[in-house]
Amino acid sequence: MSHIHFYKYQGTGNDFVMIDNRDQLFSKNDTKLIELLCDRKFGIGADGLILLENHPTAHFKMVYYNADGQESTMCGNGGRCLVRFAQFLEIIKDTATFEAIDGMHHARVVDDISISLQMSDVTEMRIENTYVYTDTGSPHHVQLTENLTEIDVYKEGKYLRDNVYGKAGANINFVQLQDSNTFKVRTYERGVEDETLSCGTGVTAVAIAMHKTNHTASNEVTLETPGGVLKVSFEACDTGYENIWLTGPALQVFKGTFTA
Ligand SMILES: N[C@@H](CCC[C@H](N)C(=O)O)C(=O)O
Repeated sequence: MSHIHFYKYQGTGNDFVMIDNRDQLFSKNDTKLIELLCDRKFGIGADGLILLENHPTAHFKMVYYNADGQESTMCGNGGRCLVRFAQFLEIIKDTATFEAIDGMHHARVVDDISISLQMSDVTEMRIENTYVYTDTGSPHHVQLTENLTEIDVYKEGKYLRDNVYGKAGANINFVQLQDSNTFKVRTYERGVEDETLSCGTGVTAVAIAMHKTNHTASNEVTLETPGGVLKVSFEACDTGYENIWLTGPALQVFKGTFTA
């Protein structure tokens, strides 16, 4: 029997089990264990699990798993929560540099509530008739709707995820324009296979897609998700978008020991 010390964090309702794995004791390839820890009935409950590990040059390394137990691509809200965890562990003070699966990230502790995270530059964008596809560290489908509250995000998100993106899948974001620089967003997340309350790489994709398709002229966009408000700022460049920052709340919720 093993005892796993864990911390629980949330960023606009996107929630994560955090484990300090600087001692490399966590069973990283145990998909079933990670899935169990994220299970909301039999485990702690979370949209994903994140390991904080040592890095030779940066403050730390981020290893991200979806709730299905599989290691996945970048998680923006998770990255912001991990910076808060690193601050709690006294690895960082006001600024951080860490490596994630999509490369190096810089981050700033704004205050006791908010963390700002620099996202990867966006170079890939496909504009179709009814949607935009882009990669903000994770793959995202962005589709405008006029009726966000009525939409069945689970049913329509799952359909698009399975039928447009095949086995690899993508995250599916439904978006409604609020004003010239504010959008409401609901996301079906790959690997959770359900709607989550917020998705950081998702709102980043929405902000950039809305700018690229002239639905906003602003370089700082407000995104209203079911779990809270996030801001994304960015600069357009020859290759796409750069200097992209995702800002919003990231908080510790509780800690404990899991017996497996
Ligand atoms: N919640 C995340 C995205 C996590 C990764 C995603 N589920 C995937 O597998 O692509 C975020 O805040 O960015």
